[in-house]
Amino acid sequence: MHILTREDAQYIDHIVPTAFDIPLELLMENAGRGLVDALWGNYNLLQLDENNMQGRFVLFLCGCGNNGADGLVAARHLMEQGVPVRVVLCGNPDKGSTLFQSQLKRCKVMGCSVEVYDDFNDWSQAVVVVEGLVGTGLEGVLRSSTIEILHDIDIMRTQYGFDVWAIDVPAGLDATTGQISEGTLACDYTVTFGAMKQGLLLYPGKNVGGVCIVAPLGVPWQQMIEDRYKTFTIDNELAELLIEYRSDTAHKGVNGNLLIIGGSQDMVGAPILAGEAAVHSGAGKTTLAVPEKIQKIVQDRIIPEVMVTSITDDMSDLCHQRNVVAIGPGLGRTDEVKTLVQSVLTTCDNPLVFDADALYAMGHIGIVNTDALMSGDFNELYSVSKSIPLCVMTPHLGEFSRLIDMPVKWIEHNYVIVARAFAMAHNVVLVLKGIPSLVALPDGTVYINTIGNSGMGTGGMGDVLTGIISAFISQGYSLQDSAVLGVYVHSRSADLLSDNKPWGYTPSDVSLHIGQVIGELLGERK
Ligand SMILES: NC(=O)C1=CN([C@@H]2O[C@H](COP(=O)(O)OP(=O)(O)OC[C@H]3O[C@@H](n4cnc5c(N)ncnc54)[C@H](O)[C@@H]3O)[C@@H](O)[C@H]2O)[C@@H](O)CC1
Ligand SMILES: [K+]
Repeated sequence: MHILTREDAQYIDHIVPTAFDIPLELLMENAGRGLVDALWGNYNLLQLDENNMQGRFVLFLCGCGNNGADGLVAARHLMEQGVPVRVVLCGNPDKGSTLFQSQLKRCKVMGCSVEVYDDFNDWSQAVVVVEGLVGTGLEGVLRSSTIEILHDIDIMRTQYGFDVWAIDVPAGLDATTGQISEGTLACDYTVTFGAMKQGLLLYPGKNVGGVCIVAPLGVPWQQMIEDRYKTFTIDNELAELLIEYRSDTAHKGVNGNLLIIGGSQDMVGAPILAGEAAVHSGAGKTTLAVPEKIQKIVQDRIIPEVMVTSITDDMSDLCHQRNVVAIGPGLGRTDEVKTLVQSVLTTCDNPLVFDADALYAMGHIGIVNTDALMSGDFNELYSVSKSIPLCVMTPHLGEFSRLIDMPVKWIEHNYVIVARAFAMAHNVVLVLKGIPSLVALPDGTVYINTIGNSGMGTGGMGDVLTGIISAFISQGYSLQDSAVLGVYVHSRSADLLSDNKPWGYTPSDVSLHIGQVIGELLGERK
């Protein structure tokens, strides 16, 4: 599913009327109608006319931009359908947008009750409150007058128990970054237009959107954003498209030969988890290379399907016999590891997956130009200081922070844009393991994971993900498809487990459910 940023939405707003001779008003009409449909989907609004609900109404709080104008359209349609509505204007209507002015006129002509916020004090009769104060047109942080209104809504909903619906995005949410301004209200529902807004999928924005419903705009906006950077959700629909049936004649020789290099005296479990996950994900042959000192322990503990060998000074022969090499889980942070990673980087020409300590060993590999971010010059945002061959890199935020030499907080605020810049500049597939995880591709496409749960916050989950992604590569999937499918399968498996046990399930449990997830994906297509 497509994801739109604030800039995309503003671009659509500007380009669709020009390119197709479709007035913005039509998009707005569809948006308002979509909001009405969503309300009907959740409430029997005609009950408002029955005796026991006498005097009750749907309350629209409208700002004076096009977000408020969407609310006016919805109010007009509901009125025509016999649903009692009241519109309360917040701000100076004389300074409203052109479309706001014309929608307001239409509402008034229909006899809709329109009043100003300072005169309104009838919260007890509101059954639903629809917030159209500000949407993608938010500038800077919320003004104090808007914060006060949002605060009033919050107090009143505690007292009277009505649901709060946001139009497009909750007021105060940055539709691109997911950052929220002081005073932003956590809504029960958000009806967003055209496609999911990126800010509703990123934290803390994800916490304030409530149930998000996408209302179509009814115009061909997808064609208009072909040349812009694309962002999609990782979800069941995408995973079903990517997964392939195995041919009936597939044997271990065609399902890949995978090498995982990892482990150290203090971290024996990490390579075991990665290796076992690879087997459960269908890799034909899986070999672990671990330090000689722990080879025996690993052999004794791992499932017999995984072969175990030892790391040597020259890994080139071991690597060359494989069709994918993953390096990093549990290797430790010694100088020998740096030498080992460097030698794999220079001698190994197989598809590579770099994880955990292998990423740490690389040190800083690029420089962020924060001034470019301020000036909006995306091309200057990130520059490479150390080249990496085409590969999959799977850092968590701490590891990514070291790679690009920026604090985690900064990364969280600029999450998608910096992941995109990194993948493009290094020409790698980046799996950034945050909440939510992202996959960024060399062509600038970014996928945002929409599934998974907090039970996944356990040591060893990342090792399992490395095993899954590597196993998909070994079976012939491209690096990018393996990364996207890997993230899906990993999270979905954890979601199956969390149905019975919200947390406390283990990375090994996740591995054991991979087959069930793959079965679901294949089964749904039959
Ligand atoms: N992009 C599109 O294609 C479409 C957009 N539509 C709607 O249009 C909206 C965007 O409309 P606009 O660009 O007019 O902008 P908005 O209406 O989202 O925001 C502008 C209004 O918010 C106020 N405002 C701005 N910053 C503020 C702040 N920091 N604190 C308090 N108030 C602030 C302004 O004074 C103005 O009244 C979308 O969110 C969506 O609801 C829909 O009509 C459908 C089509
Ligand atoms: K809003």
